[in-house]
Order: sequence, then structure tokens, then C-alpha cells
Amino acid sequence: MTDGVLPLALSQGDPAGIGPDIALQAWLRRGEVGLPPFLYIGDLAVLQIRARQLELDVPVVEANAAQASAVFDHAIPVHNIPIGVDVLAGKPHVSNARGTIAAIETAVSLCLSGEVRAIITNPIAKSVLYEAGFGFPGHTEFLADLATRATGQACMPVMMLAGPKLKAVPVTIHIPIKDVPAALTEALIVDTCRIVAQDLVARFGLASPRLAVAGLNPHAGEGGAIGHEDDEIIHPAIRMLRDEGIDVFGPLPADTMFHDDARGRYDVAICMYHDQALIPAKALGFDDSVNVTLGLPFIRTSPDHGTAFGLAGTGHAKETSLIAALQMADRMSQAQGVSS
Ligand SMILES: NC(=O)C1=CN([C@@H]2O[C@H](COP(=O)(O)OP(=O)(O)OC[C@H]3O[C@@H](n4cnc5c(N)ncnc54)[C@H](O)[C@@H]3O)[C@@H](O)[C@H]2O)C=CC1
Ligand SMILES: NCC(=O)COP(=O)(O)O
Repeated sequence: MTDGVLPLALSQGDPAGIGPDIALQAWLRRGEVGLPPFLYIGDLAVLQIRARQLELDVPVVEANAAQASAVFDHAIPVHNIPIGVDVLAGKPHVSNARGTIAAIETAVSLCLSGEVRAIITNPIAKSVLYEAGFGFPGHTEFLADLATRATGQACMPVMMLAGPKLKAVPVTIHIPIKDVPAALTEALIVDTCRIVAQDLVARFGLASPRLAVAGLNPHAGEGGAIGHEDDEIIHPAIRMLRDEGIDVFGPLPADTMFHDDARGRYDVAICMYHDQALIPAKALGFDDSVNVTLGLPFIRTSPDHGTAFGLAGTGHAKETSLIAALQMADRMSQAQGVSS
């Protein structure tokens, strides 16, 4: 029985993507994997239609946060946000964007008011939201903006991909690769590492996290012969962090820091750009890694994959990364003492 437990909030993501599919499939495995109760935030009709399309026997019931945990045993509780247009699995459309964004906003608002204990976001298609005028690169930056506006306190969001074999953080996130060197500053690396060190203690229960910092250039610059950023930006940032007592080392040549033995020497890899972090994270654990946003005043996790439009409505989307995201949010909220 899950009655009495504060629920998690799960936003639908792009309703034409696999978000509804994996929510249904995860719920069906709730007993087997010990899933914490979640309140699905999105279009109830879309979820019912997707269940029929997938031939899944999943009851779906409109509910609020207070009712969600009691409902969860026998149905998916849904905070209904009707989109008002037909949604077709695998066919993204700009008219779905408003509902996608509203679901994220509602999840954040419920979390900040203490009605749910964490948010889990299903994947969004960035290009669809951009077409609708969405002004943020992704959830990560949007969530920080929502948090700042609600609390009046600026926060710096940090993306971390976390799986059983690797935790990896990109210091720069969704920017073109040509802009990375200019965006990489000593202050950005220092601020990112401080948040990572702090949250790994507070939210992941690590007593003294070890941070390994990647270089930017091949061979971490080879003493300046293959690029200057490693010596002139990354190295001074590491010195400053070490002076503060943070257990951090590098810059390491990125090509040799992800093999099995190397990963045993650190708890988290701090990487200089998106793919430097996400390629090893997804190569080592695509099915069960989780995208976590650190630095927010609430807990947010997400599956590590995207909308996979080609799989929506087919029954071939795996729910494993979503289950890992729900379980991680559950553990993080317990570590912070906000489980009920
Ligand atoms: N957290 C988020 O909201 C994220 C959103 N995206 C968005 O997703 C859209 C599609 O991006 P892609 O690069 O194609 O990445 P993707 O992760 O959607 O798909 C990449 C490959 O993995 C497969 N795949 C993805 N999830 C799967 C699952 N659960 N089970 C089985 N196979 C799965 C897909 O079929 C495809 O072959 C983009 O618009 C992107 O912006 C991408 C990553 C994260
Ligand atoms: N590549 C990761 C990704 O796109 C997830 O971004 P976000 O929507 O969690 O900010």
C-alpha cells in the first residue's frame, strides 16, 4: 500500500513522443520494481488512447496530489491538462507545445508548494517547443527560471547524467561546439563543481565526493601545444576548488578517463561540453541512466533519452530509464527528508 506517501509528479513530456507509453509501462511494473506513487501531469485522454493503442490494461483516473498515492495502487492518477487538439503518436506538432509546457509548470508549482516531493520529466522535443516560441534550450534552464521566478532567488542549474557505472556533468550544456571555448570560464567551472560537490553530499549521501575534471583539448592540451584552455582556465579552477577543500583533480585527458579502472578513482566526471559527458554516460548505461538537475531548490530527474517519436505507440519503447528516474527521485527525496 502506498496510501499516505507524498507522491512524485511525472510530467507527460511531448505527448506525441514515448512519454505516455513509458508511463503506462512503468505503472504496470509498479509492484515488481517497487515504484513510488506518482501523479501524472498531462492530457488524460491522450494517456487513455495510448493505452488502447498499446493494448495495455491500465486504468487512468483524474486525481489531485492529495489523492494520488491512494489511487496509484489501482490506477494512474492524472492531473488533467487537456491539450484541446488530437495528438497522434509519433507525429509531433507545434499545437501540442502549450500542453507540454503547462505540464512542466504545474509539476514545478506542485513541488514548490509541497504537494509532491520531486518532479520527473518525460522527454520534450526541443525543436517543437522552439517553433512555438519557447525561449529556453531545454528543461534544465527552464526549471531554473521557474524556480528563480517563484522563489526570488537566482539558481544555477547543473546537468548530471547518473547511471550505475558513471556520473557525468557537462559544464557547458546546449550550445554549439564552436562556442564552447569562449563559454568555458574559470568561474563557470568553479561554480559547477561547488554545486556538484554540495549536492552529491546532500542529495546522494556521499560523504566526500571525488570529482575528476576532463580537459578540453586532446591530451588535456599536451602542455599547451594542443590548446591553452586546459592550463589557463581548467587548471586554475581546480586549484581554487582544492583550496576550498573540495576533492577534485585534473585536467585529465578525456579519452582515458572513462575506462573501467579509471572510473574507480572518482565519483563524478566533470566534462567541458555536452557530448564529452553524454557519450560515455549513454554508452555505459543508456537503459538505466538518469538525467538529474542539480542546483535547483527542488528535486528533478528525467530519463536519459529523448522523445523517440519512431517508437511512440509501437510497444517497443523501454520504460527502464524512466523507472530509474522515478526510483532516483524517491531516494533523493528520502536523503533530503521530504518523503512524506
Ligand atoms: N530530457 C529530454 O527532454 C530530452 C529530449 N530530447 C529530445 O528528443 C528528441 C529526439 O532526440 P534523439 O536525439 O533522436 O534521441 P532519442 O533518445 O529520442 O532517440 C535516440 C535513439 O534511441 C532510441 N530510444 C530512445 N529512447 C528509447 C527507449 N526508451 N527505448 C528504446 N529505444 C529508445 C530511439 O529510438 C533512437 O534510435 C529531440 O528533439 C531532443 O531534443 C533528447 C534528449 C533528452
Ligand atoms: N541531451 C540531454 C537533454 O537534451 C536533456 O535536456 P533537458 O531537457 O533535461 O534540459
